[in-house]
Amino acid sequence: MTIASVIVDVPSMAIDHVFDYRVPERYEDSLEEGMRVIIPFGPRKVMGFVVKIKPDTDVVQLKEIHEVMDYTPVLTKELLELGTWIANKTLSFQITSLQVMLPQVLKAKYKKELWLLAEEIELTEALQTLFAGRVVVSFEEIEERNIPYSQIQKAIKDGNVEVRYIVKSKETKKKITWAQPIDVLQLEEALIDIPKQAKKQKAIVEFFLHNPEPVPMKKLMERLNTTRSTVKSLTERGLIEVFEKEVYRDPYENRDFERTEPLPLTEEQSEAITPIHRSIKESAHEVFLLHGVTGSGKTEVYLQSIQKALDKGEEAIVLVPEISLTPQMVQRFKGRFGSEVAVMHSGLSAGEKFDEWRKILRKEVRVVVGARSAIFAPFENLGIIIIDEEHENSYKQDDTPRYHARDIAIFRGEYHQCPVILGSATPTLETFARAKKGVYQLLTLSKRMNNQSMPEVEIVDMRKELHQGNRSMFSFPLQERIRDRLQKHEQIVLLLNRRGYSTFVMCRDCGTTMQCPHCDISLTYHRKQERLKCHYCSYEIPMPQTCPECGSESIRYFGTGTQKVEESLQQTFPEARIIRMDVDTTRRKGAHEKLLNQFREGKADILLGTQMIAKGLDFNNVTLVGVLAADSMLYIPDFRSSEKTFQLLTQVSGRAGRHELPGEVVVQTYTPDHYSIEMASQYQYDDFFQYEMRMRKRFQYPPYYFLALVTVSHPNNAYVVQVTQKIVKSLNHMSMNRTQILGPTPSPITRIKNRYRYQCMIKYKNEPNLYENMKSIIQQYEKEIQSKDLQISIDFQPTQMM
Ligand SMILES: Nc1ncnc2c1ncn2[C@@H]1O[C@H](COP(=O)(O)OP(=O)(O)OP(=O)(O)O)[C@@H](O)[C@H]1O
Ligand SMILES: [Zn+2]
Ligand SMILES: [Zn+2]
Repeated sequence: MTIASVIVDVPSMAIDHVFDYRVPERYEDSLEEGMRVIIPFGPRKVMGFVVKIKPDTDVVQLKEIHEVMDYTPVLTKELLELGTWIANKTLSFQITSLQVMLPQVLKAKYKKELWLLAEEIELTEALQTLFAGRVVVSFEEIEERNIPYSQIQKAIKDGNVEVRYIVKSKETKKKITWAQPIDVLQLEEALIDIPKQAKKQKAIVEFFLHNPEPVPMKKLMERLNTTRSTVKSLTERGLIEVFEKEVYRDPYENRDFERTEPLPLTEEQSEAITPIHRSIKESAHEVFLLHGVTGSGKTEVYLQSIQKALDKGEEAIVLVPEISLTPQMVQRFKGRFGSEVAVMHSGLSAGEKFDEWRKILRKEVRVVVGARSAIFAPFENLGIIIIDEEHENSYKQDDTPRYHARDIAIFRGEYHQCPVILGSATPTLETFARAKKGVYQLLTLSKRMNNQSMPEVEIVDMRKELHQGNRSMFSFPLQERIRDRLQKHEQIVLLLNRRGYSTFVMCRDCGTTMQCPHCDISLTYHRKQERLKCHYCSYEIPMPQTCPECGSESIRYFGTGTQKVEESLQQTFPEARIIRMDVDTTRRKGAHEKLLNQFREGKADILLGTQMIAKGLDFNNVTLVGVLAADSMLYIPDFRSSEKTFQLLTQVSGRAGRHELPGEVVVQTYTPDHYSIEMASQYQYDDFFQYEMRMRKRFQYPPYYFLALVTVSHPNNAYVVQVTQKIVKSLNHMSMNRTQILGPTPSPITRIKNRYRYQCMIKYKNEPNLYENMKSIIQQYEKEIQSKDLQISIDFQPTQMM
């Protein structure tokens, strides 16, 4: 007997384990682990993943697999193991963890069809009218016509019809028609036989005599200016055959990628690459942190490391943040490795993504460049994994399963015994701390290419501007420089550092902000109650009418939209051509890229935008970068706000003066003395790291402590509070004595889509039973989760504290 253990597509705690099924004889030879099947589950038929095939089972009442969906496994053995690992680490369902590794197309709902196997005459009358000369009908039609279930059941039993499931993917394959000669010798003979006046036929035969290779029909017709019927007359004579072949939609097919050659490395680069090459050569898993200032040539190090892996016959995964996955970035990899490269990002349609994924599965490419989910590329012979800009938040998935791509990379690196490279000019504290401890190997690029200096940063104190009577958003020093660049026809990047919401309170006279005395984060303004609250520990005070420091009445909450800034910018500089880039102007597919191209081509003087303009851009003519409100990220209610500010300022400064022209940066702030602003302006990463580590230690945050964030949500506010309170109570009961349970508190975003949200934060050093405990807590609420629309989410090592 052959038994398959299956993870079924029913996301529920009670069902989150394998179920055994008997493999029908007809599938015994073909079924493999990692394939998807359709199985009976209760009264329904559901999809499932085969995770194990074995000779026997303890299960007495075995059901049988109904249908096998795949011809080849969609998940490798490694990815099946990884699925279990993710489920355990993130406390999510196994099915969810397996699904997350597959392209969208494979997750879509499958459609059912009824196929006729016998003569129509064998069927009941109702079924005969249903088929009416066809061989296949959809189940929707069957439902519409109300054909009795028993009749279909009998027809199936008699073997006259069959149910088939179609996966959407089959529809998304794109096919094109090709033509090719059957026998070249025949062509030569034919050339003599073809009548003189059949010029077009002659032309085709001649063409194939010179190029006896298959060509796309379309190309052939265009080239020889013929029609389908001409080709048809040749196929009828048995000279040429026409066939269909699947093509991949290549999103970059109309672009030419200029081939690039490896650059001779600088001394620093070759010093950095030596241990990476060694690790590849020796097939030794090691994690490297490539800490290189902006413009230091990290990418060239990646490229030559990948080359090494390819030379060894192995494969490479490169992760870059979604937002930096520009054609410029793609060019760097396609330029070096050509058609060996698959690209995966959210700008592709589901079909395009599926095509790229299948290229990997079929081993038609050996390098994948992509955003977070590309970490699941089904390679089986990985030689290197690279995560560029490792500090980016987008590497953490903010929905279940809440995995971090870095952890997956390290899992896979260990599995394949290959190096993992984390690259950044501003690594996260966690990563840098590990590098300092020797857990990761630190590689440093301290200089820009050609020893160019980092652009000079001037900090402008906006309180002084106010006192000098400048009420506009642009300080005098910034205005002066903008005018200068406009005159010289050089370009300007302006960053309006604004998150989707900004709710902190600040005195515009003296720069004082209201902070929680216990948690070192900003208090959040709640307009309705006119109160300020801490989202970590539930400390709160009434909104002050005057500044507690200087008594000024200019204390208010902070934030301006990009559109308003654009208007005001245009008023101040009527002659300037401005491109605004924010969520509104980049919503449409391709808009992001289009705007950047316009700017690159010099069609605008000023690029004004949010965070999305800060990273990875490499423009020749940009000599001025302005940061309009450096403070707004500093005071988001998140213990990482200083770190994020430091990273953003460093990254955006790195956009200026990357080439011949020297660059300058102006940072506007109400708190010029804040350490993250000061140190970023001097490019003092090490000093910042040390200072920030002390703060983290004092307030007990990562990397000294681990965090877990529990968020409860439901349409009824009182119910949410009650559940969160109970959870806090149970946690307090269960946990070790150095663990702190903070909360319940309202989440920073208190309501999303009419659901109230409360949270509780767990700070822990050593809590070996935390996963088990959390699991049992959720189990207690399983009923409410299934039937009452309650949601409880747990985020281990959260990166967003929303
Ligand atoms: N060995 C080399 N010789 C000459 N030019 C090089 C070399 N290595 C890199 N470059 C060039 O230096 C420039 C900056 O390199 P790159 O963009 O890779 O820096 P980076 O470290 O990735 O910067 P960022 O963190 O800002 O993205 C690029 O134009 C690149 O082509
Ligand atoms: Zn004040
Ligand atoms: Zn607090």
